[in-house]
Amino acid sequence: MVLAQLGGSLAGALARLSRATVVDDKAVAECLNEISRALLQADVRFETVRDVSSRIKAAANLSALAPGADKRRAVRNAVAGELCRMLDPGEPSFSPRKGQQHPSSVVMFVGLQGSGKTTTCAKYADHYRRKGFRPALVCADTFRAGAFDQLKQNASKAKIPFYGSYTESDPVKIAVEGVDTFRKEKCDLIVVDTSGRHKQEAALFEEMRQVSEATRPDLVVFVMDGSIGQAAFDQAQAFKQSVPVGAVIVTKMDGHARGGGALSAVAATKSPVIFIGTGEHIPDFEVFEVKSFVSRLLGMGDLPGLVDKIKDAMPADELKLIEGAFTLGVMRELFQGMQNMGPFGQILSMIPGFSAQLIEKGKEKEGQAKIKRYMTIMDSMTEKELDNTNPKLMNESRVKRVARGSGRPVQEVAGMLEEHKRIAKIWSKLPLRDRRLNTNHRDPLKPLANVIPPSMLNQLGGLSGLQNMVKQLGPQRR
Ligand SMILES: Nc1nc2c(ncn2[C@@H]2O[C@H](COP(=O)(O)OP(=O)(O)OP(=O)(O)O)[C@@H](O)[C@H]2O)c(=O)[nH]1
Repeated sequence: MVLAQLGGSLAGALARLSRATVVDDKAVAECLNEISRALLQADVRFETVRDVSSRIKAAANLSALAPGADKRRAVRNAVAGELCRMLDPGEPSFSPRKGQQHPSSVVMFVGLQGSGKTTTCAKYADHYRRKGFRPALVCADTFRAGAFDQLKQNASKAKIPFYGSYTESDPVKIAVEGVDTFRKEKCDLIVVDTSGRHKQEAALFEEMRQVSEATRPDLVVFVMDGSIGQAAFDQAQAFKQSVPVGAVIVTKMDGHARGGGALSAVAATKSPVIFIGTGEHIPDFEVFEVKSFVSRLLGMGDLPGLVDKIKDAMPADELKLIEGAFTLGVMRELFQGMQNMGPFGQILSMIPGFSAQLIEKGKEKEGQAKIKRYMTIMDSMTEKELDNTNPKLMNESRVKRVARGSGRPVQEVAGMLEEHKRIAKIWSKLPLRDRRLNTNHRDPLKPLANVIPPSMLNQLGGLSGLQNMVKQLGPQRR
């Protein structure tokens, strides 16, 4: 993602300032110019860049610093602080609530056609399913033929109940019926997908307004294609004027998106980015956490984020999962965890058996692509096949059916089954405690320390460094 380039440019500007022999107003002005250029190149709106730049200047006011204060640090903190401010409007968005003691949370998705809205609804619902919620999906997109089938397909893949109609053309009616149905079924989270249009037009906004008024959502999420650049500000503002947008999800951050548009959307809607989409598949979805993101962007490290990501990627019923037989379904869950952790998936790739053939050193990209293909294959398997412990079940005709269903060659399906057997064999020999990567463990960090590459563990300050880090997180620990 090109946003990483923005990070590189910003970190570069700060590093140059760090190396400067004297940090005076001139050096700071040069650094600020460089930062402004980088933001503009990343498609952030000129007005936003101008405001950010003058606030950094004020915050890093050298003449106001106490004698002997670390000027480089002051500038760096001012830049980090401003970027956080830019991405974090201060108001956290509504978080769905789990459990029958709360009313069902209703979250409505809006966005232009092709922004990735329908795919994102499924990703969002699946994210909460993995956290132990009972989510459901409602397709109130009656504009695009095929939207219901697409949602249905994604919902079935993620095993999430869905509601929609091939014949009903009134989106408000479908939305209300769907929400009522799932409220009665006591689902914790009801996600409503609405219609998109190719461009912002009155009919779209009127329909959105009506669906919103009829379903009274707890949260309206604006889904935006990360590659739209400068247009993001106006688009986000137009949506915000019609419905009470409370959060933003930026999709297609795996492509050539410059990402600056996301910053503009936050400015336009005064709502935080809560997730980013990083691919076409359901697991290609990352929680967006501003502080971690900014510190990573500026090369300041992201230690708390690392631990959170590891915790976040763990399925809710992980203990049972890892203690039981190593079925294809378990392997799929672990692959999903690796995908959710993005670059940190490399850590999970250190799980015994995973590293050697699957993700070779220096060939991480190919390894990730292979895992994605394997997941596509497993998406075409039945539940029985995924949960099966009898190696003979996957006979020739099943292999052929899965190959057809997933559009992958038969040899690749056979190769994946071989790979699964290989890892299952290693797992069966491991003592139980080494198979856990879990907070229920006596010391959850010990096994984690075992799977983190030694060089990274050193950087974190060894096991005690890791323990300190988690202690700092304290109450966040599950
Ligand atoms: N590369 C990539 N593709 C994505 C991402 N999210 C969605 N897509 C793809 O973008 C295309 C459009 O996504 P949809 O979910 O159909 O878009 P939509 O906004 O719901 O469109 P309408 O229902 O017509 O309003 C599909 O091909 C998706 O697979 C992402 O994060 N990365």
